[in-house]
Amino acid sequence: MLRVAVPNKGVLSEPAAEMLSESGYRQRRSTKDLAVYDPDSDTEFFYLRPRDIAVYVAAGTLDVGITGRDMLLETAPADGEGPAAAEDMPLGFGRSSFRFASPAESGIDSVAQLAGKRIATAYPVLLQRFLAESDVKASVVKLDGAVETACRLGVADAVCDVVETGTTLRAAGLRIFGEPVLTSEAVLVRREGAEEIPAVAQLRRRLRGVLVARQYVLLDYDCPNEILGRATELTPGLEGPTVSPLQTPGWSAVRAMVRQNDTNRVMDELWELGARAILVTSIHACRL
Ligand SMILES: Nc1ncnc2c1ncn2[C@@H]1O[C@H](COP(=O)(O)OP(=O)(O)OP(=O)(O)O)[C@@H](O)[C@H]1O
Ligand SMILES: O=P(O)(O)OC[C@H]1O[C@H](OP(=O)(O)OP(=O)(O)O)[C@H](O)[C@@H]1O
Ligand SMILES: [Mg+2]
Repeated sequence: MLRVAVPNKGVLSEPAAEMLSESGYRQRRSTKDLAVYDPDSDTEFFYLRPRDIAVYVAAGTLDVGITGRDMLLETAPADGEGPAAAEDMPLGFGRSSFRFASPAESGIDSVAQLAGKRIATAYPVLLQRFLAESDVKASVVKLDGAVETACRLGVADAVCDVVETGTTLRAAGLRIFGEPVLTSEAVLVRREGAEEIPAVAQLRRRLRGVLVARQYVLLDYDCPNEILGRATELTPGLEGPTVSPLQTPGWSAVRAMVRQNDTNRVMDELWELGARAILVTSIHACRL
C-alpha cells in the first residue's frame, strides 16, 4: 500500500487535494477527516500540517508527501543528523518567495544593513542559513505566523516572510528589499535514497499528466503544403506534430501540443502564414 501525506490546512491544502483528485485518487469529503483510503489505487492519504510532512516522509512512515519547498528545506535535518526528505518533482502551484522587508522609515534596505538587527520569521532555519552564508550577524526572532506585524509591535527591525502578491507586507507598511532568499512552490517529496516502488512511479506519472494537461492545449489547423515547413516550426509539438493529408489537394491538417501561454501568439502567426481552421482544444488528461 502507498502512503501519501497531504497538507490539511493553509493555502496548499485545497490545490493539493484538487490535483490528487484530478489524478484519479479518492480524496477526503470533509476537512475534518484525518485520513482516507482509496481502494482503487490501494493508497492511503494522511492529512497533516505542511510543516510536518517532510518529517514523516524522512522517517519513512509515509512514502511521499506534498508540501512547500520552503517547508521541506526548513525541516530538513542538518547534515549527518538522520534521514532526510528530498524534492521529487515541482507541482506548479503554491508559488511564493521568501523575502526580507522592513518599515520604510527604518532605513534598512540591504542585507548588509541587517547586521546587529532583529529579524522576525516563521522560518528560522532558512533565515539562519542565509545569514551565515551572507556572513551577516543578526538575531532571529522566531514567530509562528502574522510575522508582518512584528516590526510595528517593536519585537523586530525587519522580517523575512513568505510573499505571494506582496499585499500583506504592503498593508503592514513594509518594503521588500534584497534578492529573494528562496523561491518556492508545492513539491512532491520522497525519502532521500528510498527504493523506487511502482506505486510512486504511477503517482508521479499521474501528477505529471495533470501538470501537462494544465500547461498545454491541443492545436489543430489546416494549411497549404507550401507553408507546412514554416507552420510546423511554429508548432513542433513534444515529439513532432501529426501531419495528415486533407481531401483538398495541396492541403494538410496538423495537430500538435502547444504551451497554453503561447496559444494566441502561435495562432496569430499561423494565420499570417496562411493556416486556416485553427482550433484549440483543452487536454483533459494525458500520459507522455
Ligand atoms: N500566499 C501564501 N501565503 C502563505 N503561504 C503560501 C502562500 N503561497 C504559497 N505558500 C506556501 O504555503 C506553505 C505554508 O503553508 P501554511 O500557510 O499552511 O503554513 P503556516 O503558515 O506554517 O501555517 P498557518 O498559516 O496555518 O499558521 C509554504 O510552503 C508557503 O511557501
Ligand atoms: O504576499 P501575499 O499575497 O500577501 O501573501 C503572503 C502572506 O500570506 C501568508 O500568511 P498566512 O495567511 O499563511 O498567515 P500566517 O502568516 O499567519 O501564516 C504569509 O505568511 C504572508 O503573510
Ligand atoms: Mg501561513
